[in-house]
Amino acid sequence: MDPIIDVHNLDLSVQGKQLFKNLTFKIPANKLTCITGENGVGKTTLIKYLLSTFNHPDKCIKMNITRTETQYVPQLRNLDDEFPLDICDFVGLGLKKAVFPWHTAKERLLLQRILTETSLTDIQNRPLGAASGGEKQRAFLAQALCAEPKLLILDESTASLDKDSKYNLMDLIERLLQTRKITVLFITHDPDLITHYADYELRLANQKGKLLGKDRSSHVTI
Ligand SMILES: Nc1ncnc2c1ncn2[C@@H]1O[C@H](COP(=O)(O)OP(=O)(O)OP(=O)(O)O)[C@@H](O)[C@H]1O
Repeated sequence: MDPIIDVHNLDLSVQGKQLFKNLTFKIPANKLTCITGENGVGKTTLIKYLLSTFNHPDKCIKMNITRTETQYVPQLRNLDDEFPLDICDFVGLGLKKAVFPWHTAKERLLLQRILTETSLTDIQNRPLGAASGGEKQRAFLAQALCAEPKLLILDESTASLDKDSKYNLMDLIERLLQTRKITVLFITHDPDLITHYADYELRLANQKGKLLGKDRSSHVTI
């Protein structure tokens, strides 16, 4: 199977600081790959650069996916307790609006399906600002799912969650991988989650990247 992302000999710098040199890796489709590496190694910058190539192609990068098929869920955003939208309306912001400014019956059905899938149905009328960290993170994920992505990129989505909420979110992501046949790229520092959930690990260090398989002991090529 073709990789969903193919990077070959990429050099990447920000503000004159070189982050990667001859970076080469492939991301397998329909799997969960964790992107790991020390603080400041360039994980988020790399992801942002990959996303920017939808508009400004780079010959070192082949994205076997389109921009509209890709959703990026950034790190937990600080939402005021007074944040005015309820969970259902917030999730619905992710729906692709074709013609009408209101939700059609088909869109409402899709929204309810996604709220069920992310276990938000019972609390859908609660203000998002009053939700717990885990509920907020599920709402961000649900909003991303409204676009029916094929590639989901999660940037430290579990970072500020307690153990139960972390595992609940990852169980949900694991289910999505199976039911929706999506590819997940997950930036994380959490060794337990990597061990439990990652099919592959892209380990970034010293301006290079190594794709490791399930046992993490060997460099794999796909
Ligand atoms: N716009 C910018 N201007 C200047 N330096 C930047 C900019 N964006 C990133 N950097 C620097 O590039 C390096 C990589 O940052 P990046 O956020 O990609 O690292 P990271 O691996 O995601 O880190 P963390 O695990 O802490 O989130 C850091 O030293 C950061 O300060």
